[in-house]
Amino acid sequence: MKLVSDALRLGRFLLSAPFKAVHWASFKVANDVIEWHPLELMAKGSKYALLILNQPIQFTTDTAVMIWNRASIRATVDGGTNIWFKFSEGIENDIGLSNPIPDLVTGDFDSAETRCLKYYQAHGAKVIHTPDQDETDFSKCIRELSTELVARELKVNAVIAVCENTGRLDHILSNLNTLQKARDILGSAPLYLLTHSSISWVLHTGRHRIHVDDRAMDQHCGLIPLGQPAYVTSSGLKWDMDCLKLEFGGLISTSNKFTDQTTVTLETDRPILFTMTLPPWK
Ligand SMILES: Nc1ncnc2c1ncn2[C@@H]1O[C@H](COP(=O)(O)OP(=O)(O)OP(=O)(O)O)[C@@H](O)[C@H]1O
Ligand SMILES: Cc1ncc(C[n+]2csc(CCO)c2C)c(N)n1
Repeated sequence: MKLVSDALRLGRFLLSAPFKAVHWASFKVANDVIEWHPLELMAKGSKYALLILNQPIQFTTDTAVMIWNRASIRATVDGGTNIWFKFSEGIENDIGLSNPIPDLVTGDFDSAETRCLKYYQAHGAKVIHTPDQDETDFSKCIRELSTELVARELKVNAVIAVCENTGRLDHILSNLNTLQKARDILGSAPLYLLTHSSISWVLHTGRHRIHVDDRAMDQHCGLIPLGQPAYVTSSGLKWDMDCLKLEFGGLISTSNKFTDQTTVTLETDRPILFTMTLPPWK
């Protein structure tokens, strides 16, 4: 009953209270709205950290180069080191990479090839062995990244992990777990999981406004409770929710859609995963 009354209260609040904007990359203070600009994340001038995880790169070469070049700091994660090495090997000068060497190379190195590790170490990458077998190399990498950002006094607006959601469901689910844990590790820089066709991140308890544009019209999206039910109220989606309980075993919001509205407002009483398909890269 308490959950229901909390949700109703939150829902009424969403509909009635004026939105007070805070910087999109910052995190909630009660009554504030977190602003998200998922289509602008890698725009020129945006400051983000990039992680390459262990899945084949499915972007076009031009898009992958653009994402790499615009990053303020880059890390490859265990087997992701081989992926990046092979992607860039021999063509780094032809495809316009500004610097093909990652800043950080992390992992337990059960997947990274020695020749890749040696090459990157010899060319200035910081190679950090993270042997702990109670956490994935992805989670451990964002801990190392966080330390490195502090050491460099570098502030980023986002951390973007490139990884296709294919192959191993345990890896895919643990990546979602890392998205949920990330705020405790990274503080104010949100962690996004980017595939060639989608982007996903966690909306923590509170109020959110997602800004898109015409390109998002009719793109699919999903709102998935993480670990516990969530009561969600939304506006701007094809299937809007009004204090609707989302839970596994009941209803989760998949195959939802953006409409012609370029702003989606959401309120949730528990963390949810927000995932959306991306319009074609230009
Ligand atoms: N099939 C996959 N689907 C989604 N993510 C993956 C997949 N394979 C690897 N990853 C991501 O890439 C990261 C690095 O992968 P890698 O296999 O090199 O590391 P790992 O953590 O040692 O995994 P494991 O020891 O279980 O194979 C993982 O931590 C995970 O986040
Ligand atoms: C209960 C429990 N289940 C699985 C693992 C194994 N594990 C989890 S993350 C990780 C690292 C992958 O590189 C490994 C081996 C564990 N430690 N504890």
